[in-house]
Amino acid sequence: MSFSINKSVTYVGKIDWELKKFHGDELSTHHGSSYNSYLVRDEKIALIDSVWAPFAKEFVSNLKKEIDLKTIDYIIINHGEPDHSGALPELMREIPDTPIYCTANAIKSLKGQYHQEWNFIPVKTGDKLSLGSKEFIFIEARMLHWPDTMFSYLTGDNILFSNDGFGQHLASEHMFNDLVDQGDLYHEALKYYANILTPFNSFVEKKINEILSLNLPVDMICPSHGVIWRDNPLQMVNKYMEWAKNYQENQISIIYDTMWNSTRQMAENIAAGIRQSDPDVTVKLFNSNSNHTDKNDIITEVFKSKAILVGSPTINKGISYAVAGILEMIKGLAFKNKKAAAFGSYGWSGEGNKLISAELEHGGFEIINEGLKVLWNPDDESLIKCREFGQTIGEALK
Ligand SMILES: Cc1cc2nc3c(=O)[nH]c(=O)nc-3n(C[C@H](O)[C@H](O)[C@H](O)COP(=O)(O)O)c2cc1C
Repeated sequence: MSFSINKSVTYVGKIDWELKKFHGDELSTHHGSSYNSYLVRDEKIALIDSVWAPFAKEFVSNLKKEIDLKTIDYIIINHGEPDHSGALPELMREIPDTPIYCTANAIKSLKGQYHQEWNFIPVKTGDKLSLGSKEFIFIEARMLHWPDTMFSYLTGDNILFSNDGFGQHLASEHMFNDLVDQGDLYHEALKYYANILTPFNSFVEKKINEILSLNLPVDMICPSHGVIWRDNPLQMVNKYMEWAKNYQENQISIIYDTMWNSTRQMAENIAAGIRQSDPDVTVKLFNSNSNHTDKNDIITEVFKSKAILVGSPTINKGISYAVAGILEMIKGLAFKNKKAAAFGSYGWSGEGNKLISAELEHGGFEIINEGLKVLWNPDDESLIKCREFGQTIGEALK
């Protein structure tokens, strides 16, 4: 698919309406996605990024309709991950000598994946590549979200090609931010940040400050997934600054699993207790079993929360696989400035709470208390204890 972004920049990427899982099964993409590639024509011609390998043939064939491949002077690869570089082998078979501008780390990641000695030209922050009347300025963006990432800024048109930064997994026939459902767009941008960029908060903040200090005018931000920010493009930059500062809303998320509904009843009564003590706080409940709630949607809610309560029945002296799975994801994302507590039902040995608290502590959460456990199915007295537990948590977090 191709369409004009302005007089000199043409979109030549792929909109993938079918994509529902990304990074294997690691990330859900309810709204599909797109792999954005851009052709920039001036006196010289540059291609920015490509698409994922399953679409390589389609990409090259569409590109041929747009331009004689031999007239492409430069290829710019902002990030070596296969969703952006996957069509390179197909493309480079046609134009094997065309120079590929990328970071030194991207040379490593591209060689590591494709085992090809293409004509790599390493670039660093501040390096420029002239197209004639305009030029690219390269800005390394290490750990946003791989060591190899960079942004490319196009003078004249004032476009920041930001690769995964400011991207969203969103397929749309309208690839501009002002033309899509604003709720979907905000949600997908937030979900992307929460699930991919959270561990790199400090890099995000530093990099944005660095870019802002360059005082480059930004008329458009063209990311590598989802829509192009042309209407008030800095709105996403400002959001990233907010999100990077260990973001939280006045929300408590209760995440649990249950086999026979005991832990679910605990969760619901804890929620009622929190609401009693603090009617202003948003309390949300999520059964972490994938039949009930998508794990990445849970992570997005954890991102928004000031505290999480995690509950599991004790199973074979351990915890449920669904709770263990979400705890592993939470740990890896290295959330900061959040509190947590554990709860759960048990039958005889009751190890669940200790295991959950240890994982959460390991993940950087401040543990509010030793948690609450209930023997077997909660009776009226136990349900009162759950509500009291909720009240204590609500009071502590006000
Ligand atoms: C397969 C299985 C293994 C269990 N293992 C333990 C255990 O090791 N220690 C324990 O205290 N309870 C154990 N239990 C008992 C549960 O923790 C208990 O039934 C609890 O009330 C279930 O909570 P739920 O209704 O939220 O699923 C086990 C239950 C099942 C079904």
